[in-house]
Amino acid sequence: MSIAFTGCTYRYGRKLRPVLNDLSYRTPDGVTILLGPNGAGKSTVLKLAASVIRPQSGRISVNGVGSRSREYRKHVAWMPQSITAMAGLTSREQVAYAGWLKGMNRSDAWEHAKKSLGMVDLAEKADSKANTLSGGQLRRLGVASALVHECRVLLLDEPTAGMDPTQRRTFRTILTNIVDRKGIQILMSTHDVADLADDAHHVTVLLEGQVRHDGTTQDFLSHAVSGTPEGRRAESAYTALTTRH
Ligand SMILES: Nc1ncnc2c1ncn2[C@@H]1O[C@H](COP(=O)(O)OP(=O)(O)OP(=O)(O)O)[C@@H](O)[C@H]1O
Repeated sequence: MSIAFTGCTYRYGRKLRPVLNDLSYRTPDGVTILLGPNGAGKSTVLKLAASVIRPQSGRISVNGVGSRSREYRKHVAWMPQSITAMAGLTSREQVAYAGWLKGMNRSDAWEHAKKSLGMVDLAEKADSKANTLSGGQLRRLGVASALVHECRVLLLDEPTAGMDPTQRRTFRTILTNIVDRKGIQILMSTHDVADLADDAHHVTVLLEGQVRHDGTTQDFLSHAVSGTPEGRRAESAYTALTTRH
């Protein structure tokens, strides 16, 4: 099940230039890394996909269900850029609360919160106060909160910001496991090409509100300048795709 953007235009104010202009895009299967320079429109794409904001023209749908319908939100889950630990709540309570806000009854939310925390490797922190978690753990709590209901597409806005290389690796494994176990799609924005790994099925590069590249990791890496050492190919490909000629 994919999110499809068809001819979408979005501007933040009537007098402002559109951030996205006539964008057509379909979220691919598996994990997709959404790359692009500051201001390219990554968060805007994710917020539109989450139906937090609506396009001024064009249509967004999941399996034919338009983003204006209530049903649409059942299929998508969104983790915003910043996650706040709620004062006084344990990790499990915070995730359960997210479930309750999404319309689950208390006991389902409580049970699903436990499963979601397990999925992001935070089971042992279930009874710890959310405000005692580290930055990386708090982001995983954000993913667990997004996953608490049965979504088909998970949208993550810079989930790896501030993580060290080991935490990034662990996080990638967690995402791959989620895709394998739940069969859902994940679209995650990042600034860091280090988040690109062989297990990322897909790479989308946004530039000035347009899709500049959309393909597998291997397709993306083929844009690297020839002769670039293995460890720098992602950076080289990214520069080649985002530098104006
Ligand atoms: N609430 C807002 N009001 C006005 N302009 C906005 C607003 N939010 C974003 N913008 C503008 O829209 C453009 C795209 O922003 P967006 O946050 O989608 O980009 P991004 O690719 O996620 O950037 P970053 O990598 O810095 O997070 C930028 O020019 C930004 O200044």
